[in-house]
Amino acid sequence: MTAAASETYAEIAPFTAISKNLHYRVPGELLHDVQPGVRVLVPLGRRETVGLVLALQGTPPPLEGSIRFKSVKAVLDPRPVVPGDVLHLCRWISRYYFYPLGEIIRSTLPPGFQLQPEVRYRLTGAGKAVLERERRGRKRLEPWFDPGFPETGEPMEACPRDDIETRAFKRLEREGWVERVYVWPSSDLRQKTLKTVRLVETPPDDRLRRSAHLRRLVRLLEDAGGALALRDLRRSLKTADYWARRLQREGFVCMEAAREIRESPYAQTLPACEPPALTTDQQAVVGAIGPFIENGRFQPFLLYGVTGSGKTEIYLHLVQRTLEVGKTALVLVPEIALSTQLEALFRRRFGSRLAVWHSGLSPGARDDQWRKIVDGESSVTLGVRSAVFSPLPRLGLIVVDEEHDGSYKQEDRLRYHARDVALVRARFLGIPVLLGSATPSLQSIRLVHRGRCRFLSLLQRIEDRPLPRIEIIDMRRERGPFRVLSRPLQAAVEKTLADGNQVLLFLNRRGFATFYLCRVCGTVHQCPHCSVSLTYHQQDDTLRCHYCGYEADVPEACPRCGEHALIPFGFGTERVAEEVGKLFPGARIARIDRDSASHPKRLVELLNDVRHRRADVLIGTQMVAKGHDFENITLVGVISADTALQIADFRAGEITVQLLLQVAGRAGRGDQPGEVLVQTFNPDHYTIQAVRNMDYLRFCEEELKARESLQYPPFTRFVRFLLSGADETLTREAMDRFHAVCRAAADELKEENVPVALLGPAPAPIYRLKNRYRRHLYGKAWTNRHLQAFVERVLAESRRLSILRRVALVVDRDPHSGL
Ligand SMILES: Nc1ncnc2c1ncn2[C@@H]1O[C@H](COP(=O)(O)OP(=O)(O)OP(=O)(O)O)[C@@H](O)[C@H]1O
Ligand SMILES: [Zn+2]
Repeated sequence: MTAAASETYAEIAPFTAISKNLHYRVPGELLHDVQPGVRVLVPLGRRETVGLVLALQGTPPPLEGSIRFKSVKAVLDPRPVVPGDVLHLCRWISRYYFYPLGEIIRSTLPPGFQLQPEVRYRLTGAGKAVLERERRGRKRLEPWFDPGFPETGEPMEACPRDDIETRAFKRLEREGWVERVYVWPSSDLRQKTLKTVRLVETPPDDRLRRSAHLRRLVRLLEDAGGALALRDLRRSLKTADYWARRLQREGFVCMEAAREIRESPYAQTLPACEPPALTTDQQAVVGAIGPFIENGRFQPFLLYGVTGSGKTEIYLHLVQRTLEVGKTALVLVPEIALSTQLEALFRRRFGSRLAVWHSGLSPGARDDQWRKIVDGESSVTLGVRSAVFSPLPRLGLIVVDEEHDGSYKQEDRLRYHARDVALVRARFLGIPVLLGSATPSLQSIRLVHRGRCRFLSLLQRIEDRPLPRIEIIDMRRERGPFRVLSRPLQAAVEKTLADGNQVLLFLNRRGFATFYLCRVCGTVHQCPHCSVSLTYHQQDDTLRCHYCGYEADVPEACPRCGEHALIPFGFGTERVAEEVGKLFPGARIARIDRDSASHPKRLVELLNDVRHRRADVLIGTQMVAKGHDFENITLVGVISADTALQIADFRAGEITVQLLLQVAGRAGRGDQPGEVLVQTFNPDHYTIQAVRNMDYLRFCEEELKARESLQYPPFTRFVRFLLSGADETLTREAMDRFHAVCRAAADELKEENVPVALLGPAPAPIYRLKNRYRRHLYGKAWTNRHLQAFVERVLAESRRLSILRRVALVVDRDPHSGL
């Protein structure tokens, strides 16, 4: 028997900047413990690093030259923390989205699981004996070694304080005095920054006037009720640390250690109650899916249910059924606002079996949730995009709510689409997956047409409540100076408030004015780092870039011509709130957008204000457009239906209709019928017509025809290559070279009967972003397999282009945003 024949090798994804997988030998004594999905400690260069075991193999991996494999040092988990099916899924993602596997795996894990352990040394039994003997013999011990260990009693641990001590401990370890143990600090403790900033006293106005950032910080604290974690402040204000410390010195704020938030901090509790009996339509849907849960068969379902038709109740029933047969369930929602609403409903039904997963949880809470899921304590996960990686064992059902929603697509780093990943995970596991929406994506409808997905529908609202009446207001006919609220909308708001009902006003643009313009020279104030105009925020009197976060005070005079002629142009939610306040002085207004609800806690408070009727008029962006079930909203006003139409993307029509129908669906969900007024300057546009007719499926048929004739997705497949660099000329040159590589690859593939078309290259719509110049190029293929072949070839060939090392290349498959 040769030595190699009995060796085992582990393929490991290290949690470091290295994006390659590495191979290590598994020493005999660890053979039982090393298994796919556990974390291990491995040597890397002169250090040690944590990594996840991906696979085991009996033969050494083929490598150039003869390399001596290093050995796994220690196993960190008794059981896998990433289940096999998720590992498999990550491999698929790595291939499909052209992204390093190790990075994917690391990013799916909660923060605490990515930490490097602290090394401590513990006195061994033998060591104790030697220690005692030495003491009796009055031999001199290492001076630093002695105080760390008591002479008797419990085993004591010591931490090496510097390199010298580390070396000394290692020697003692070799001699059998001490053994090494690894300790994981809780990730909340590791987060040195988990401090709360509390406002003690509001700074005087003349102090505030001096800096926009300072004003913003104070405003954020006030909005959050006086205190906010520094980490959350940082999210909204880059200079938060500086200003918090400064105000601390001046005595206006104090810093406290944050209280830990472990469990579902944002859920409202609902009184317990019996689940309602399903309607016949609901029963039909549950009946169609149920057998696939029990028998464990892969099948995608598309549930088209008009707004207010009771889709949520179906999810609850299906999850219940999944648990009854001893399996677990995963429910995805597009964003945290929805997850907190659903959390209350799910918590009431499933109690402590529910795990939640979203950005409002502290790092430590994420660790806890993950561990509960892995250990089988939680059998339902409800969460946003990244919950698609939830390590549920025996997964039996995946639900993707609001499946059409763009938030499922991640737009940085790993650019995956959680709905598509959910479909693949279900296929690997052989389980049903339910995509639900009142406005399904064209992609899913096309899956139905191709027989890949079963179509189910709920065409009636619960209790036969009518769908809201929709009226289009032609803003071109409004007389007199421009008004944010047209006369008919103003009258409708007035009537609704008089009747004691609530109003939702929707505008997909935050801030006060869209830009600041000099009336004399026409200069629009642009972000110095991006090619976009700055948005004026009245609340803290600043100009802000919505792309990079740049903030500036409003200049008194135009920086170009020096005239005092600056005027705000266009309008956002802040301005709408101001107008409504002027028109209806008695109305209580809740504004919900990313500025007012910068923290999840604040968002939930605002939503509760609406739910409990502490607000009469809700003004919001798309954050409030979908999913919410407020029963007293009877009027929905769309301030401008034209904002979405300006998206430079072939999906603009689809996105507009979805958004408007979703907002419209917020009206009339209680006992009283709803009314929707849509203000637009393009009343004849086909999307506005589709909204008026409320016939979503017919719109889809027409839109699909148009897409087919243009050969756009879902009939073809796109990949977007985005190049960006700090040097404009260099970036252009890099794109030229990259383009040549793409052309050559496309030409070669054509010979092999694999047609690929190129679109571009062109400057990206936002040409400069955060000081980087951006150019993009699209590749189009007619099947996934062909697109795969094309991108693989391009990436392999472009590795030879040294110029690419000086710019950043992003590969975005099935791109959503072309910005
Ligand atoms: N079988 C039922 N009996 C009585 N009430 C029900 C039943 N099913 C659902 N409901 C109620 O109907 C309302 C609308 O349901 P739900 O919010 O699930 O609609 P939805 O289809 O998810 O709408 P949207 O797409 O707009 O989010 C809710 O208040 C819900 O409690
Ligand atoms: Zn900017």
